[in-house]
Amino acid sequence: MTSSASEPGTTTAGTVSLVARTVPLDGTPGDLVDLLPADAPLAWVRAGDGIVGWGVAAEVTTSGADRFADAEAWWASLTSRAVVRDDVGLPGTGLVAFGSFAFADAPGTSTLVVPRVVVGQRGGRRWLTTIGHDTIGSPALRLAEPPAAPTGLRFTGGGLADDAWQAAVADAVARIDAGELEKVVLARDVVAETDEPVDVRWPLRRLAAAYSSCWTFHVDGLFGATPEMLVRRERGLVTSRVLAGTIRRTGDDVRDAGLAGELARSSKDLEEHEYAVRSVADALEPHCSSMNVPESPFVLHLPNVMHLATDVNGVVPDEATTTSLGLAASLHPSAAVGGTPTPAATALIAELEGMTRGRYAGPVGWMDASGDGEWGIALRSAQVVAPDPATGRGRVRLFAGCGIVAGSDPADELAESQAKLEPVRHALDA
Ligand SMILES: C=C(O[C@@H]1C=C(C(=O)O)C=C[C@H]1O)C(=O)O
Repeated sequence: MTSSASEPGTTTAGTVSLVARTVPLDGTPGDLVDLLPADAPLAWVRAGDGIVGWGVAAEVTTSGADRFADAEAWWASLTSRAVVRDDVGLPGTGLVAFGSFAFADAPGTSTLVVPRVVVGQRGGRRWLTTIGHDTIGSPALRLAEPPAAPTGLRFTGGGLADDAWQAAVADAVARIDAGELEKVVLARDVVAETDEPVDVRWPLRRLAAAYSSCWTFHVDGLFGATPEMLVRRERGLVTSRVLAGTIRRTGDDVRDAGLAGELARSSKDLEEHEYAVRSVADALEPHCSSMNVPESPFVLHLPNVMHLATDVNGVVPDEATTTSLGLAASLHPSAAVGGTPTPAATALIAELEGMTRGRYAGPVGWMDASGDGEWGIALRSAQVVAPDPATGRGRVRLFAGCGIVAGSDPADELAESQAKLEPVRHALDA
């Protein structure tokens, strides 16, 4: 375990360090993402609602197997010492932290960031939260200068070339056939290069517009538009949207309706989906006093693909000790991004993928001081990395993965991964 924290302006451990004030906000123009300045923007938005933030009032970096517990302990300590005046009182008002967690225990780091400014929107109501030390002023809110489009966009290979990745899929199928495990999710990466480092607000705006039914996010260079909600906790109610089982869309509505029917009847996809639902239901159960797990999935239509989807709901009796981040820690990695059984699947991922996932497929989202929050799975996502030292060109790693079960076909899985890379690929286009 390692963790390092900073609370700018704090000199003595244990003193009151943060002051937060939330007020209703009327009449700010534009979408939430249009308010974001270029410097360290944070975002979690869906269909116009959500929260965006900027500036750093406090942050923590954690790593290892205790990355969630250490971040939670830091947040509990910070919120217990803060002075908060909240005139709105909705989930996401008052103190909030945005967070992004590594997929694996190692390598990789995780972070929680408390912004200086948060603007939120829910059901037609907007609010502004300012967070600082001692006294805080209200920032002038205006639409930010629009981001510049990336130029010179070029895609290069990531860890494994296409045929090597297909060989890894074939290997995984052989290991499943041999009885070592039942399901494993294998991912691949692709590197986008641009003339200058990418202004992440460009793909964010495009993703929020094109994938409005997904959660568009950015935390610390990790951005994307995920359709999968690992866990939401809102005043004792817990929801998880489980996805597994995928078919590409053709763009022709009649054909897509036929394909949706095929997906809903496909025994391979139903089996793959069942593993994912079971893993979520089993992980939530110890925390819930009651649960609802639907018997069969529905088909979720996205612009690029369709998924088998199940919404699992539950009631958490003890809100004080079961935070949304604690629930995310219990659920991660679900079989939608790891496999079944989890230890065998995560070991096989490390053996076969030929790359490190970093924060791809880890929990990403936000939490407030009450423990309410939303943690999505960082899918349809990319990580901004350091520019190429030789050329200075900007670099972004894009990720996509596919659930492999008995009978999975490597070429089909490659095509599925390409469809899953599409949202971020297009979002980077000028
Ligand atoms: C792993 C990804 O997606 C996951 C895998 C799916 C599948 O294999 O059918 C479907 C949705 C997600 O749970 C990804 O998008 O990278």
